[in-house]
Amino acid sequence: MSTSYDVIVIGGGAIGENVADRAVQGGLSAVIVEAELVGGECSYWACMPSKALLRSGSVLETVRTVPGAAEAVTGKLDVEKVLARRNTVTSNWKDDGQLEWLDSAHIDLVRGHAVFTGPKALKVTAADGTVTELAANHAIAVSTGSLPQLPDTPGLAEAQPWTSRDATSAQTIPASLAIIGGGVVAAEMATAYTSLGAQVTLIARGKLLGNQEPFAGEKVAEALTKAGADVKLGVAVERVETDAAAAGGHTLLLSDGSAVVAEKILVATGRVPRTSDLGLEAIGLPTGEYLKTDDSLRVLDPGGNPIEWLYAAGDVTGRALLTHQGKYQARIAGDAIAARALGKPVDTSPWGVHSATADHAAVPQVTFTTPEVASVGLTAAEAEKRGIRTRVVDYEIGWVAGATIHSDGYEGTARMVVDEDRRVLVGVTFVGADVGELLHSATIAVTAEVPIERLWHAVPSYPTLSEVWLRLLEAYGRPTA
Ligand SMILES: Cc1cc2nc3c(=O)[nH]c(=O)nc-3n(C[C@H](O)[C@H](O)[C@H](O)COP(=O)(O)OP(=O)(O)OC[C@H]3O[C@@H](n4cnc5c(N)ncnc54)[C@H](O)[C@@H]3O)c2cc1C
Ligand SMILES: NC(=O)c1ccc[n+]([C@@H]2O[C@H](COP(=O)([O-])OP(=O)(O)OC[C@H]3O[C@@H](n4cnc5c(N)ncnc54)[C@H](O)[C@@H]3O)[C@@H](O)[C@H]2O)c1
Repeated sequence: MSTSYDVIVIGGGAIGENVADRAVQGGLSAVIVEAELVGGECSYWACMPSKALLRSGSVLETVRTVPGAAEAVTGKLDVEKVLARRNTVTSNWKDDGQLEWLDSAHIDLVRGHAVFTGPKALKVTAADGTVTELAANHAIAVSTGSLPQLPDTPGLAEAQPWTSRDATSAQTIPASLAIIGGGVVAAEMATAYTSLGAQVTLIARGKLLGNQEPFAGEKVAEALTKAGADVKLGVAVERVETDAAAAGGHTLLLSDGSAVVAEKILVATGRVPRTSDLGLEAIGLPTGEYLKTDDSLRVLDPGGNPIEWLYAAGDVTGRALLTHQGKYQARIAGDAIAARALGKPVDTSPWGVHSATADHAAVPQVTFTTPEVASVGLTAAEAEKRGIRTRVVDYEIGWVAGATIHSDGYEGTARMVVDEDRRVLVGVTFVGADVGELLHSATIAVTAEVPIERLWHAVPSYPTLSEVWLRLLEAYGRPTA
């Protein structure tokens, strides 16, 4: 016999937790099914441990650029302490704290791996083999996340490379680390492991941080090189040879004819959706693909029509592989499920309460490299591709008074992309130390579509880094001048 709930959420990562929470707050009963740790990738193997690994190096870097403080800090990072703090941040890979939160939020938990057995029906198999049948009165939400993608490069699998899970949970730092990939994980882990004393070689077949404004990847590559990493761009790994007897460990043979020897290899070449082991065939959906959704997060059937009882949020949708954006989708999905279940109004118009419109126009992201990269909305190239008539305005953050105070020799760049027809910002990028905390100002400007004329009335405090806003507006030109 199956146990029924109004809503069943598959996957207890940050996103699944938020779907369930909103559904319960909307008046429904909810259960989460989780195969591993409640809290998911972000808490134990992604955002939190990676940022903990990066933070100490970033603080040290800043202190070194402030005379008076620099003289007080003369040693190197204490690697053991950095790793210990990271262990604390991940609660030593235990989810007791999350279980307390589930209790307080009135969300039930079934531990085990869920597969669909039919519409609104699941079978959950626990680690000890116990099977639980679950049925949903109203909806099932899929928040099963994503897995690392491994290229089929000859010899790579045999080298047993690290994925992001190993890199974020390592208890020792290898002498040398070859990182394959040029995205966010590669850039952040190259920064962290270089600061922790590994000899890092980053190998990217394209540019570094290729989805960002071009100056972002250039500045991060420059800083990584200055810190002692070897950054190889536009180069592919053709083959990996592992000779257990060799001192280095692995030899990576590259498309430019050169070779890299490293003790460990980290593969950071993107993600694939976690949908291959969900029994999706039982409900007529393809497996191994992202679950396409409408903007209220209902899953679309192969014909493109929404399935009324099936929702998805987070990485598994492929909409934006970021915790904060997944949680945004989760709030909307949970609210939409509750509203539809209780016959309440549902507003799916653009920017409506049940529409994840920001996924298309205003996704913020901070890459915690040195320097940080903070961006929201469209790059200049993306805006052009969408046919928007734009004007691009750049300003060196180092020229504002706040940067002079922040640190000596502050280097950074800000860019705003203006939609000239609507006279609003469609994209903003900041690169520089501590720009991550500046980003939300840009996110508000882009999401609220604040007209340029009104932005002049948003006065940045003197002398903060935010004064770059004023300089960007001055560079754009004051209309009455
Ligand atoms: C190294 C790294 C660093 C990152 N840093 C950041 C960052 O700084 N900021 C940011 O916003 N994003 C960051 N991300 C992205 C972020 O981690 C993801 O966007 C986020 O974890 C997605 O959450 P989710 O709930 O969709 O998936 P997950 O967190 O992966 O959760 C899915 C859960 O579902 C469970 N599950 C899967 N299948 C089943 C099943 N069949 N039955 C039961 N349970 C199942 C899994 O065990 C898992 O707990 C980073 C990613 C990586 C790899
Ligand atoms: N601070 C943050 O917000 C943060 C940090 C880490 C990860 N994340 C998220 O996690 C997700 C995964 O990050 P990621 O860095 O793994 O993916 P990514 O999509 O950012 O980058 C993947 C990189 O791998 C390269 N690549 C892909 N296939 C390849 C192949 N076969 N051979 C060689 N190179 C290949 C791509 O060209 C790209 O440079 C991202 O979408 C990101 O948003 C976010």
